Amino acid sequence: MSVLDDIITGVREDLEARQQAVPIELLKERAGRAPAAKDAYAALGGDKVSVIAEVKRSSPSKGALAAIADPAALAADYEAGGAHVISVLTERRRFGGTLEDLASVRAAVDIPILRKDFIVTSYQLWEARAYGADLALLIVAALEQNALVSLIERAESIGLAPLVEVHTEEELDRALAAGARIIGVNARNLKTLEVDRDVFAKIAPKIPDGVIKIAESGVRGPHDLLAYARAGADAVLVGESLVTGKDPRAAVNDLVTAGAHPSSRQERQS
Ligand SMILES: O=P(O)(O)OC[C@@H](O)[C@@H](O)c1c[nH]c2ccccc12
Repeated sequence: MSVLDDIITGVREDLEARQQAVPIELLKERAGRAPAAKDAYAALGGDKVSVIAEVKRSSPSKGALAAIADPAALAADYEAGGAHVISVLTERRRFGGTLEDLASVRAAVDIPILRKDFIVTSYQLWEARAYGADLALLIVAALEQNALVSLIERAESIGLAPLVEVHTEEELDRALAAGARIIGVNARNLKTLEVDRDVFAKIAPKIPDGVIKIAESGVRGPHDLLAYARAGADAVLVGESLVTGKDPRAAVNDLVTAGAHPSSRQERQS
């Protein structure tokens, strides 16, 4: 069993328990009362390289990264540092996240929020919206093509922008065929957990203009952001280096500043 299969098995078990406890009608009601979804396309598609800063307690590859007693305070720091979007990991077993983290971050920031989880059913999309997310991650490697297509459609129909994650060219083809308009290229292979920062540069040229390109994982600082920018990234998604550093607000600001620098824009391919 790959790491990804193993994670999804746990996700499905937790999901079943929540589905028993909370009927989908309740989520839909709560989604109806949630603040209107914020414009993720505007936040990510500007002429600067946008920064998505992640609230991440642990990971399957590294184990515990940071305690993060107050995810709302961390997210507020990210926003004060100039982050364009906040990513909140809500997967419990391997990443130490919860939907309550999402709700408390929602109450603390005004910028768009991504629900980062292993989404396999539309119930989780309703949860995302009910707890205040504006974007939802959909991982191509975790989904059959028909499920991917219907989750993209459902997300859009309830006001969530789907961020569709790929790691190979074949997955990119599936994402595009499914109608993805925001594509994240994860440098980490979720089946082996290995990171290869060159994957973005190989895949990005095959993503059509007009589709937002996000480089995910492995960003240690401005140097990596600039390399991804030169390879065509519209945004970077950063977790570990922010949560393990001393000053997350300053670290985000360094990235945002690098992403706003004219040289990062001039060298970009699209
Ligand atoms: O901590 P990093 O290397 O900066 O990576 C952040 C983010 O890209 C990573 O958490 C991630 C990307 N895709 C995922 C899918 C599920 C869980 C986590 C992820």
